[in-house]
Amino acid sequence: MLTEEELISIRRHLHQIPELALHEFETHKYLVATIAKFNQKFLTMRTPKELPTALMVLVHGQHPQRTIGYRTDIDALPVEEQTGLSYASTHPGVMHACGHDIHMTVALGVLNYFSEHQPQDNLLFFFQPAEESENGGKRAYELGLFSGEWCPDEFYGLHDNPDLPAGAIGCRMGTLFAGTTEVNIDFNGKGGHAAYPQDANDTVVAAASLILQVQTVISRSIDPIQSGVITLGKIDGGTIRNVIAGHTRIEGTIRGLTQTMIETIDQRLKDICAGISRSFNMDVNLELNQGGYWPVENNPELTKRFIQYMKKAPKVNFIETKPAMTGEDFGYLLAKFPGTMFWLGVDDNSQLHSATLTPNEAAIKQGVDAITGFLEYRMQ
Ligand SMILES: CC(=O)N[C@@H](CCC[C@H](N)C(=O)O)C(=O)O
Repeated sequence: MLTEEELISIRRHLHQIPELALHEFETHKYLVATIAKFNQKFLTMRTPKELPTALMVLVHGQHPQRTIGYRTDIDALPVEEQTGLSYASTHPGVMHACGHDIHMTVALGVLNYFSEHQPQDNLLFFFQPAEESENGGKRAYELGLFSGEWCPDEFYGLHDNPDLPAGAIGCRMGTLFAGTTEVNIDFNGKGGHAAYPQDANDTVVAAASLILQVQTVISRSIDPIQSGVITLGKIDGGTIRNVIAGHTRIEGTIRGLTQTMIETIDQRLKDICAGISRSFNMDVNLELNQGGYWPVENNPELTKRFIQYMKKAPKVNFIETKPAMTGEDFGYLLAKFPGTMFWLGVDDNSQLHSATLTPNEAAIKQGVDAITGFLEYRMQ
């Protein structure tokens, strides 16, 4: 079984080689090389050619009655790391700022354990590309990767959580994470000289007006008892101070805990874009893409069993959590296969997606032990 020291060394290596969605080739190579060092007797490893950075590993059980899936995401974010760590990212502008390096390491630790202790049931480990964008989970499903013996009867997965103590397991019945819609808005006006606004059609001003109007959607159109979020995280327009910008683009994300909420916010955004287009007399092109980021709905029966185990396990610090506005394309997979998503505490002052995220590595071994224990209990 991998020691805590070995797990930390794996995590630090993964942390140094973060890659963006669908480009996780070095990560994939390292995962394959690491798993190749495990006992191979019960393992079948597969890289699907249709999704070449994905990796699936089947652990053949002794008397399988079911296949239990365990999923980890493997991609990183376009964030310039500012942790100052000796093992910081070596890929400029890319960082494991969402903790997927921790997720992968925990999955490797659990897989390593079962490669040495043959499980009763089959276990399917899915190292999934493209969680932050590009819908890796949905792609995998639609490509038919979960067919035949690669089809899980139930699926589990975790996300790290800086707000929980290191190693704590957090979960809840029902909705764990929000559904999200990716938003792209392109404003196409007429560029011109800064000194002659009357001859141009300024997309920066139109975008600014839209940004302010959007702030009223949640405050004025949504029942205050319900939850919704719109964040416009990126804006790009113009080239220089004295040229009026003929094109501006905004990228953002909508979140809601129910599909109805997401659709309500989507509709308000469509209305606002139509209004801005009319009032500024320019083309405003809105793209909404939900992809696979469906609300993460935990299966009642499996989640009840998961929570009961975690509450009773003597070494597990279990914390019942509230729904979160983070999104996850595991929501799509949980709509196709029953299962449970849960949090692993990593105790950090920095939030997910922050350039200074520094998860407490003590969480890794505790996570491996808690999940290994749960899977053994599940297979009894
Ligand atoms: C856990 C986490 O942070 N997930 C991401 C998922 C991104 C969803 C989608 N690409 C979007 O931006 O809406 C998150 O931002 O919550």
